[in-house]
Amino acid sequence: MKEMEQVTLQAEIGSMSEQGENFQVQLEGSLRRMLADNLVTKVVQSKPEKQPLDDCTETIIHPECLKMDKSGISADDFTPPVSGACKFIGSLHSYSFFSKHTRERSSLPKEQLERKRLRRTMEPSCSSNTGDQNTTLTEATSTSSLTAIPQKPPQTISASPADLTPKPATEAVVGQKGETDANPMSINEVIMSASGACKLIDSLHSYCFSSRQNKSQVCCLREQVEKKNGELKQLRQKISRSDSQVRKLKEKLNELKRINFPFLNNLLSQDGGQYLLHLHKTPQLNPVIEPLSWMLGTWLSDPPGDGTFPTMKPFQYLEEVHISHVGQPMLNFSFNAFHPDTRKPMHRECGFIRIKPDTNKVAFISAQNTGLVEVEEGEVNGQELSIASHSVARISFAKKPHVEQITRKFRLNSDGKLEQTVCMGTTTQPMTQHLHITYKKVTP
Ligand code: HEM
Repeated sequence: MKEMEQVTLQAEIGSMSEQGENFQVQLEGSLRRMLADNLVTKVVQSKPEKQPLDDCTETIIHPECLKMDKSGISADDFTPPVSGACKFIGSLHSYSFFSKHTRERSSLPKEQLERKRLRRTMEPSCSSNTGDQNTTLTEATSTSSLTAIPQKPPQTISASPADLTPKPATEAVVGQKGETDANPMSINEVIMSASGACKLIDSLHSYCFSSRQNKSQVCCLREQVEKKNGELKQLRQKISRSDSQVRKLKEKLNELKRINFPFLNNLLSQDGGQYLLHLHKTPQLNPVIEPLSWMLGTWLSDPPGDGTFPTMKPFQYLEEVHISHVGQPMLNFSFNAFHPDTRKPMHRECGFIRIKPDTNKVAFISAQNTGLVEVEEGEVNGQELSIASHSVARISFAKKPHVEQITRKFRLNSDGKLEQTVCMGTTTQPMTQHLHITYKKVTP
């Protein structure tokens, strides 16, 4: 009977070894791929939240899950992407034993199955369903001649790291050689085969490990971003504090200007302190220049002026005009032209307009940035001033052709706009219109 039993067992062992090998080959292929896919998808997911370690150990506590990696990640660092993978891996353990058990049960006689059941209780299980395994194992060891020492699977999270360090399967299974029975190698083969599958399954947790490393990098980057955000926030606060300080200083400066330097504002203004002496009292218009009072004010071209001359392409320009007085019997003026697109300053001139007292005779004295100085004289009639060049002079290196004659006409139109028309004759061209422009008044 014993011999028959041994023969049957050997046949069984052979079949189990074969199945174990096949199982390993299958795992190498499809399961690794599935697991890798699973992990990649999960690792890519952002915002990991902490999950209890139980997720990882629901089926079995895997030593790899509890070891510290190089970057200091502990078992506590398991997160949903990893724990899902661990679950999956754990479920493979139950498959490796349970399904094999089911398949064999249907093909073996009852008596053999009974013996197998007894033997299986002492097999090194790597599934979590090992609640009373130790008890069963003790019983089996005392009643059976098969005495291989199974690897003791870690049971709880509180297990010490030493307990949880994975042992090589062979070492764990073959363990104490002296306790094997008449056919120790065969039984070891079975155990090694099954343990090999378990080991292979456990080795899949290396994916968990690498995903943990990825997670560690993500955490590290997130920490850096949070740190930078904190710095940015501090900088913003500093800037806003500086802004408010600048505002306060400006207010103080204005206050000081008002109290101690009543003329400072005007000195710093665009007019360059033109009205400096008249801050305290508004100058009275000198009655002599009353006939020209319609010219007073600041004027802006509206629309842009038109420039023409036979020698040049027609052009447009903007112009700002200031005509003022300081109580003297004359007007002060400045004409400042700008390019309509670039706003670059172009032609500029400034000077005075005088009236011969008790007459309508007007003298127009102008200095231009082109190096031209001219005096035009004429008459004011109502709200129209017509003048013509009386004398023209220029700098020695003035651009040619030189202007020889100039005429101007100013008029206040019925719509309140000021209009100016300039004609000139040069050394090459007879008297021709050069400029025409209308201005609207922007200040009194
Ligand atoms: C009464 C005042 C002005 C006089 C006497 C004057 C005189 C001249 C003269 C002699 C020329 C050369 C013409 C030629 O090459 O044949 C010239 C050209 C020109 N002027 Fe005037 N001009 C006056 C006002 C202005 C104003 C207000 C502008 C406005 C931007 C202007 C824009 C130009 C331009 C763009 C040219 C052609 C390019 C150049 O030669 O610089 N001029 N002007």
